[in-house]
Amino acid sequence: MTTLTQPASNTLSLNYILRPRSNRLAPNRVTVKCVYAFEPSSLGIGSNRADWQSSCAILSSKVVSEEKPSSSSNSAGNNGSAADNIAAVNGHKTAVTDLDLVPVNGIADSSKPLPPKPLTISDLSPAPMHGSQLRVAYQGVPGAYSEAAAGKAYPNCEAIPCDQFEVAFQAVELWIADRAVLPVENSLGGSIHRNYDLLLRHRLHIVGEVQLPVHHCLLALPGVRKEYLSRVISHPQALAQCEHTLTKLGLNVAREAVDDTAGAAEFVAVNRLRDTAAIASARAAELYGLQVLADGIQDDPSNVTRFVMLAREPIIPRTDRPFKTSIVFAHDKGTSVLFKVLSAFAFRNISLTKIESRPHRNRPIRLVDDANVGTAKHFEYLFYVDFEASMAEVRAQNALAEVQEFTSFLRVLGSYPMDMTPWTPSSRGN
Ligand SMILES: O=C(O)C(=O)C[C@]1(C(=O)O)C=C[C@@H](O)C=C1
Repeated sequence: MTTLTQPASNTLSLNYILRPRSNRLAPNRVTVKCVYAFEPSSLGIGSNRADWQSSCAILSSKVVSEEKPSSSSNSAGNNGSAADNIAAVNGHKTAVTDLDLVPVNGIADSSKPLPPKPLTISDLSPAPMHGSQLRVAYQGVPGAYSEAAAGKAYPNCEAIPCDQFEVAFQAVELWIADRAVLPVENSLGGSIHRNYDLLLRHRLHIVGEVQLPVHHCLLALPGVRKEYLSRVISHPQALAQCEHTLTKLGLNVAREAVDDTAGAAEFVAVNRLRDTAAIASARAAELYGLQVLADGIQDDPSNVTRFVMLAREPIIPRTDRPFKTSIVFAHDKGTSVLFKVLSAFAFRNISLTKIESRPHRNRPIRLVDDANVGTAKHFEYLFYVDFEASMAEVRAQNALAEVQEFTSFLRVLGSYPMDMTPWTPSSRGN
């Protein structure tokens, strides 16, 4: 399998190797080029769900239509059409005519239609479209912490590596993946702002969260010693999480940021770099044949990254277990707006677990004229708030109704079960 990539501004290239269900067959590589219609400058305000669903349908049909082959074989040398390949990506058999529509489950007379089946609770939550393994997009390459998070969120899933966060979002929107699992904050490094911005630009829903203890190792080629190193490379968050330990280890060498931790390990291994170490997981060391020079180098043993799971459809909020809800809003004109918004939660005993502000890209600055003094420049923000309540609770609905009065824009990003797994400090293997 390769990594999904995004080369041009509004063109998405999906390089994908289709792993056949049978191990005896060689995998097919697919490159799909399609134009996507999501307007990055728009906050998505005003576009409703129906619009979004129809864009999705148009997009998926573009994926299939744009790469209809003129000849009978593609660049990878396989003979199937791109449409067939996409059908296969989505877990269908090859062409539509191949679909097996005959009921087989013990019905003797197949000419009689099956009686309608009652809906079950699992019909109401988003399920994989292809009826098999859940495909989960993550940013990075195998061995990345995000891959481990995908496995924790969805055991036995098929994890799909993507080279950028944006591509992971698009993989779900284009039905290449069923879910995306993306980091939003780390206990040492803080928020991953890029994903906050992308949450707003895309129309996916948060359907869950997982917290992953992150245990970093210093990795180098076999035989390399610390004294040989002139550079340490890793994801910027990982470099930040190990800053003091690196200094304590005497590694006052250049630190360079790359796209992900496992990618750093792969880079050292592939280029046989004897002067460079990577900060990555023990699993990355195994995958790329590196030795562990130092183990557990994060500055705090309780280093944890929180990831959110994203899907095309929201889940139905419940009240039988602890739920969290994530919202984003822009405040309206007036005084003490932020205070009023936050008090809507406080008066209802709803705890906030996180508040983050990001520049309001559509309206970054508000100029306020004061006749005597001059012009004040107010920075405008979008506020992201997580609170501990389910949207199925009346108190949460009332709080949001009140919040709406003070805000010019409000969107619920998702209402989802809280990760309540018992706390375990980071251990090797993550
Ligand atoms: O580079 C990786 O391995 C990732 O999964 C990314 C990431 C991040 O974005 O914060 C995830 C967890 C760790 O905090 C370090 C890096």
